[in-house]
Amino acid sequence: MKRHRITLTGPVFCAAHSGLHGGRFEALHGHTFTTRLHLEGDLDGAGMVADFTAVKAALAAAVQPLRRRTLMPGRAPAPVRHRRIGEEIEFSDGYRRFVLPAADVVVLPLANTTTELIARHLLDQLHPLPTGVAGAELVLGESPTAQASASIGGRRG
Ligand SMILES: Nc1nc2c(c(=O)[nH]1)N=C([C@H](O)[C@H](O)COP(=O)(O)OP(=O)(O)OP(=O)(O)O)CN2
Repeated sequence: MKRHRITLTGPVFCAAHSGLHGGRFEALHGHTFTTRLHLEGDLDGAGMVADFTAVKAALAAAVQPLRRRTLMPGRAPAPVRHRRIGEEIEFSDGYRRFVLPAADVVVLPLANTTTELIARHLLDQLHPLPTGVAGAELVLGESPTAQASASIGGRRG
């Protein structure tokens, strides 16, 4: 089988978050995230694994809601909780409490806002993958020295 791989460099975006470490929120801080997507599969009739233009557009659309927002976990285990209070949203781990403008926050369907889980969330937004794509890996960088990836199918399964 002749398999090919394409790599797209996606948007760079700024977002804040507070990851949970040992069940407690770390200090609120920001990152300039970078995105890269690898797709592998067989070639279509036009000689492409997938159309660069279409894939870049899908990745940009997945990133767009996260831009310049504070990313918080919506599925963190207790005692972490969050609740909407009018125009604000409160997050608490039982020790530390954040009250933020609700419009500035994206509550992700994740247990934590690690780079790994945010990468998984972004990859999930790309489904369904283009026909013929057998594997995908989304690499999310949170700094020049730290990146994580989420993948599906292909050699990295
Ligand atoms: N596997 C992961 N480990 C850590 C994550 C993560 O998302 N996945 N996140 C953090 C912290 O949230 C923090 O954002 C990064 O920590 P770290 O790279 O150690 O700290 P700095 O950004 O200050 O980087 P320096 O290179 O030390 O300056 C921790 N771990």
